[in-house]
Amino acid sequence: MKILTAAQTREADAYTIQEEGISSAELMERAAKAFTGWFENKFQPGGEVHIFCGPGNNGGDGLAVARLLHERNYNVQPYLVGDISKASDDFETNLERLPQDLQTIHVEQEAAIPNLIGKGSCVIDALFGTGLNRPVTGLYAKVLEALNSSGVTVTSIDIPSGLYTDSQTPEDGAIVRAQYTVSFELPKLAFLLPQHEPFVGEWHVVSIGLSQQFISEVNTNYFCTKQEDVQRLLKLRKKFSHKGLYGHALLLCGGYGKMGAAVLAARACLRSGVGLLTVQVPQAGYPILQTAVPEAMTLTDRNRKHLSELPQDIQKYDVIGTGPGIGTERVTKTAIGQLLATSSHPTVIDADAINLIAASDKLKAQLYKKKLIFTPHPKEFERLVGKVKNDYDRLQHLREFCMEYGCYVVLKGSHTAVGTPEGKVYFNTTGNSGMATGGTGDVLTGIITALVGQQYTLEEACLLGVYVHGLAADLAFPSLGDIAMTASDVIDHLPKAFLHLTQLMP
Ligand SMILES: NC(=O)C1=CN([C@@H]2O[C@H](COP(=O)(O)OP(=O)(O)OC[C@H]3O[C@@H](n4cnc5c(N)ncnc54)[C@H](O)[C@@H]3O)[C@@H](O)[C@H]2O)[C@@H](O)CC1
Ligand SMILES: Nc1ncnc2c1ncn2[C@@H]1O[C@H](COP(=O)(O)OP(=O)(O)O)[C@@H](O)[C@H]1O
Ligand SMILES: [K+]
Repeated sequence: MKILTAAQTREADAYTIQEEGISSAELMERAAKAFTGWFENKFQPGGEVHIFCGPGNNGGDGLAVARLLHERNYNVQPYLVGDISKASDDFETNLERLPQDLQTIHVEQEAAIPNLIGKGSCVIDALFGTGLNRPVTGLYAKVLEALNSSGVTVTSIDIPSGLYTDSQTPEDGAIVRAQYTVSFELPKLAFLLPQHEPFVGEWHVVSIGLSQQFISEVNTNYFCTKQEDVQRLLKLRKKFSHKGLYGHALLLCGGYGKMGAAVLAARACLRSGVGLLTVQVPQAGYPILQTAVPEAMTLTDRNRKHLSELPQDIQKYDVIGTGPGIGTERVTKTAIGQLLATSSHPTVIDADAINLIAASDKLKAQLYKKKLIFTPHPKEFERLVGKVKNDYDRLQHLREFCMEYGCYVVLKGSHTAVGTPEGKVYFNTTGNSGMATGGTGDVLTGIITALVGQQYTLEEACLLGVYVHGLAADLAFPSLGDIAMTASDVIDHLPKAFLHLTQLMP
């Protein structure tokens, strides 16, 4: 699924209006109906619904929603905020369409801002949408601040007012803190960035029938991975297939005190369909691996505690995964250096392997034109690329790093972002806060390694791997919740996640 900029969204609106031969007011009506449908499912009629409308089409949506909710017996109070003498045409149209018994209140100065504290009412925020073109200050900012400090539940139409759709909001701009955001047709880039969690709250997308042709043709660097996207990628097994067809993976993982990381990566790799798995661990890990993961073959390093060498017959493997639990000893750095210098295998590089590379220009110089997938969390990513200023800056660094080295980067987080050598970014849409616990990243390394072994392209392996990893956690959530969830629980739910995807295939 594509993510459009504010400008592209305007073009999509205009294209749809022209293509379908409808008026912009009709498109607004669709948007208002879609929003109202969501709202009715969420909130029962009863309490007061205060709707704050700005002078543009977002405000027009608010007025149309006021009429529709009023018709459905909600106790609605619309406010017209600021100077509406230059309001948009569709705002005017919807103002005229309000029924006689629905009186608006005009908020033209600070004193007229209603006090909603302790009223238990709920608010619909329709002040500004994608047409915001400067930071929100003055009276509008006062309204947003009043809403933020009132404790009422705020639902934003399309985007929280004050928040820029696809670039950093200036610091002097006020932004509403919505509990819910109901957006039209496609999610906005801003929703996917952790820094905006306090403003966007729980976001939903409702369809308003924007032109699919426009959307399919428009150019963008940003995408959201949805179930249908990964289902297209999934390869089903053949009846006469055998383990030789599903790849032989090598995991170079684990170290003294961190052998669990190797166990987690290995188990996840096996649960993701790899044909054969060999794990090389330091000597101290041998009994642990052999006991905990009997399906995996185990090689031992000459070093007792740390990864220090590569297996002699490294050519026979189809894919290598390394990093989890390996530590940053000198001997390990040498081994990672050898790996980069000598191997042409597709390789998944996580955790301390990333840290070792980040700290060495010599290792970094070896990264060009290899088949590499990096899986950093934001701290590890900063070690690679330097300190970032904000989430947009992080995305820019992500794209530049991938383009410079021709590699994939799986930047982990609530909406994990997969960067590609072409400078595209795919945001994941599965996963939950139960995954915020040690070892879940090791699980992801195992999953992606297994998928590369099964001949998925690096891009497919990243997208499918990240999706299925989060899906497993989502399937674990109903019985386990997020507080008690562990990395092993995510592995235990991988079978259900793969089944879920294959059973729902067309
Ligand atoms: N164009 C269409 O056909 C549709 C638009 N829709 C709605 O329209 C919204 C976009 O509408 P608009 O493009 O009219 O834009 P907005 O309603 O977001 O706001 C634009 C208006 O606000 C003013 N403005 C912008 N930033 C300001 C600031 N910081 N302080 C004070 N005033 C400011 C502008 O001068 C303009 O008058 C979408 O978010 C969506 O809610 C939907 O109804 C779907 C269809
Ligand atoms: N709040 C969250 N919502 C969704 N996914 C999350 C959340 N927190 C963490 N994750 C996922 O969990 C994994 C954590 O990886 P990482 O930080 O490397 O952990 P570790 O190194 O302990 O294995 C990543 O895949 C990340 O996307
Ligand atoms: K809004």
